[in-house]
Order: sequence, then structure tokens, then C-alpha cells
Amino acid sequence: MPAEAESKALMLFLAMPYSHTSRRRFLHHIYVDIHSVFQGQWAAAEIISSYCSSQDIPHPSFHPQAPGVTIPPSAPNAVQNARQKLVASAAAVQRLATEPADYLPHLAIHVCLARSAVHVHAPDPAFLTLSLIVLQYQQLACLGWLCHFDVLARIPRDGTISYSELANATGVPKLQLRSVARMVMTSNFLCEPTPNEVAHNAVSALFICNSSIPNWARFMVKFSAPVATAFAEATEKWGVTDKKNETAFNVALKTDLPFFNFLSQSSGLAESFASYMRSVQSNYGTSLKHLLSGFDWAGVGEGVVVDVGGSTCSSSIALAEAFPKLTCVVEDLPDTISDRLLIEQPKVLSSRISTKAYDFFTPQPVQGADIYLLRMIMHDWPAADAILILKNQLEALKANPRAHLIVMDTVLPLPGSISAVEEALLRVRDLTMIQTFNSKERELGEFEELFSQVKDEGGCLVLRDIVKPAGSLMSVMDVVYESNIHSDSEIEKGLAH
Ligand SMILES: C[S@@+](CC[C@H](N)C(=O)[O-])C[C@H]1O[C@@H](n2cnc3c(N)ncnc32)[C@H](O)[C@@H]1O
Repeated sequence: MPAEAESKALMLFLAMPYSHTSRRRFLHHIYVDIHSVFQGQWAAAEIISSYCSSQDIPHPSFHPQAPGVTIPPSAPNAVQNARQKLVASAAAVQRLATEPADYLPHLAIHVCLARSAVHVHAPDPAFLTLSLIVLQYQQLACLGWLCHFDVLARIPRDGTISYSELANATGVPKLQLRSVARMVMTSNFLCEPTPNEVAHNAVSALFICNSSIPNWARFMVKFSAPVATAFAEATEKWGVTDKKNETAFNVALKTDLPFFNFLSQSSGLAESFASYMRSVQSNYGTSLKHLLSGFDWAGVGEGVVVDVGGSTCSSSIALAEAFPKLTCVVEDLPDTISDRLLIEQPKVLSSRISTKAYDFFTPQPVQGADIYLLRMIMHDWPAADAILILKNQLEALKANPRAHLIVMDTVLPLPGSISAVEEALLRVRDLTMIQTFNSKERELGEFEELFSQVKDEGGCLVLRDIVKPAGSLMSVMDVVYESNIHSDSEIEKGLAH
């Protein structure tokens, strides 16, 4: 597309509301649009850079000695405008490239549009940081408000509805509704194509197409946010502790029970948690697709997979569907294990999956399977418990010399070694583990240390391979039991060297 047509396409695209079908048709031009935005950024950056050189002032930088304000308020309007344009277009690129399905996980770490809006008016970094925090909790609170009153389901999938009609339909005060809706619009959620008429955009429409997503949002508002807020009180109260009932979750939910025990007694929260887990799985970063591509499952042939702590059977359903020679046994606590998803599957698939009540703090009852899968399990537990869970799999694993233990979990990167957005999402997971379980996400060395602690007189667990599929927030670790008892021929070979 020639440059002129590109910028025309971009202008048209940006002028249309997300709900507009023509705009949806324009989605395939999205990367062309990003290219055009980049051209604008380049020109703005050149204006700023020339100004800094001409005034002999430092260029924008993250250096600790960099000034709090790089472009002084006295700078000419053209330079101020260029700065504002740069911030706004950076946010536009971020919005265009972020998938609607990434809205909730990204809400936990930043609000790009609001960030740019504040940035433009708040050159002071401390003021900027505080303003962003206020924006983030307001965004989440407003989203929770909309989900609580089931407002999103009353907005037509195509077309608009007035604030008055929507307030009547949902029984909420119109002025509160308008303030809440206009707040979330600043984070690219809902839109107002004509004054006082609300409509869905691509992000908010997801909330009415998939009921797990508003449940996930409710879980964030009612559970994740209060637990994060109670973190300081928990640290104040218990300091260094790895007890499962001395966490921010215990402070926030006012309970002495560890999370999973509390969950099994609270049907409302258990339902929200199951919804949350389903939504987490439907998010690209934690999609089950990465489980399928992270290991050579086809190479297992007609094997048995034991899905330890397999919850709703989703991992096993995905595996059995993609690899028709596999059979799976899904294990979980008696109150948690659910075959609800299994019942919905065709017989040809469900007949290859069975469920079994099992507590992983006791020895593994299914001996000699080909694969023992621990997906999103290790991160729930502090080291001593994690080692115990692994030790309980050891005898069963050793019963089949070709068996693998597949551990799929987040492996934390070193600070700054990956993009800030990707790193922040992983650090959210780390903090969630600390605040809920006194556990944590681990770095690679910490996983290797855990595996090496699981040993007997004949050998120990070793990490054989690690794969992080593109786009996955988690890595697939292939762990095997390695014997330290060598055969006579191996010893002879060793002596010969
Ligand atoms: C974070 S979920 C992961 C579920 C599943 N593996 C997945 O990838 O979606 C952790 C699971 O561990 C289960 N769990 C917790 N304590 C357990 C125990 N003592 N024995 C067996 N399963 C347990 C929970 O019930 C929950 O289903």
C-alpha cells in the first residue's frame, strides 16, 4: 500500500469505533497502521532530539541521574506537542498490537491509554507513578462494578444503547453508570460512538461472548485485588514464614485455612476459581496449546499420562484430543476433581480419560505410567512441600524406566532480560503465589535445586530439557530419574579412559 493510502487507512481506522463492522474489516491492516504510527513517532522523536541538542540539555533517559523533567515547560509548543504525540502514539501502537483477550491480564500491570493521558499532563515522575496507581485501582473497581450489576450483557452486541435505557434495564443510577463506563473507556473497554450512547468494542464484547471472562474479572476484584492489598498486613503479622495459612489471602479472607481447604468449603469461590482457571487457560500466554507443543507427546505412542492435580481435566482433554494414542488419568483432591468438562466430550475421547481422587502428599498410586504431568502445581508450594510432592512420584516413575516427569510452570527470567510487559506478567504470577500460598514462581536454578533434592540411593531427578514455546508464559520441563548405578560395561569404559 503506498504511504498516502496507508495514512488514509490509519485515519479512517482510528476515527471509527471498534464496534463498527468496517473497522473490524480494517483489522487485517493493523500492522500497516502500526507502521504508519511508527512513522509519526519517528518525526516526533526527531523534533525532541533536535531540541535537546540545540539547548544542550540531556536527552530523555532512564539513567538514575537523569532529570525528573527532560523537556521543560518553557519549551516551544511544537516540542511539547511532539512529546505528547510520541506518548499518545506509543499507546496507540500498544493498543493496536494487544489482543482483546489480553485485556484482563494486562489490566493487572498497566493501563496504556490512561498512562499516556496522565503522562502528557504530569511530567513529574513521582506524580505520574501515583496517578497511574489511582487509575489502575479505579479501572479494576469500575470493571467489577459493571460485572457485579451485569451491565455488559444488557448492551447490544451490535449497535448502541443510551445511558438512560441501560440504567433502567440494570436498575443502577444513571449518573454512576455514566461515570463508570466513561472511566473504563479510557482503558479501551466499551466506547461511546455518539454522545450518551454506549456500545461494545472488541474488548468488552469478549465479556458477553464467554461467561468465564466476567467471572475471571469478578475473581480479580473480589479475590486478587483484596489479597494483594492485604500483603503488607500479612508481612507485618508473620514476617518470614512458609506456612500455608499465614498469607495475605488469610488476612483478606479472614480465615485460618490454607487456600485449597478454604476453596473446597466455599462453593461460591470454588466456582469463581474454576472459571478463573478456565479463563487463564483460554489466554494465549497460558493456553494449553503450549503444553501440546512443548514436549514430544507423539513420541510417547500408546502411553499413559497421569495428570497430577489435573482439576477440571482440561489438560488431559487437550492431550487426548491431539494425540489419539494417549490415555490419561486425572488426579485431584476428592472435593475438587470434576468430570464436568469430560461429560461434555464425545465418547471416543472421554473413554480414554479417567478420574481418580488422590492427595499428592501421599505416594502416587498409578505405577509405571509413561508420563507424570505436574502443570501449574509446583508454584503453589514452598520448597519443602514441592520436594515432598515430587518424592511421592518417585517410586511410580522408577517403575517404568522410560517414564518422564513433565513439569509445566513459569520459570522467572533475570530482571530486564525480556520485555517489560512480559516480565511484569510473570512477576504478577510470582506475587500471586507468595500472597496466596507463601510459595513463589522459581528461576531455573531453583527448579534444578528442587529436582536434585529428590533422590534415593540409586539416583535422582534431573532436568533433561526445557522448552518455552513462543508466546507461552510457562516453560515445559522434561525431568527424568537418572540412575547413578552404572552397568559393568559403563564402568569398564570409564576405567579405560
Ligand atoms: C493451579 S491448579 C492447576 C490445575 C491444572 N493442573 C491445570 O494445569 O489447569 C492446582 C490444582 O492442584 C490441586 N491440589 C491442591 N492440593 C492438592 C493435593 N494435596 N492433592 C492433589 N491435588 C491438589 C488443586 O485442587 C488444583 O486443581
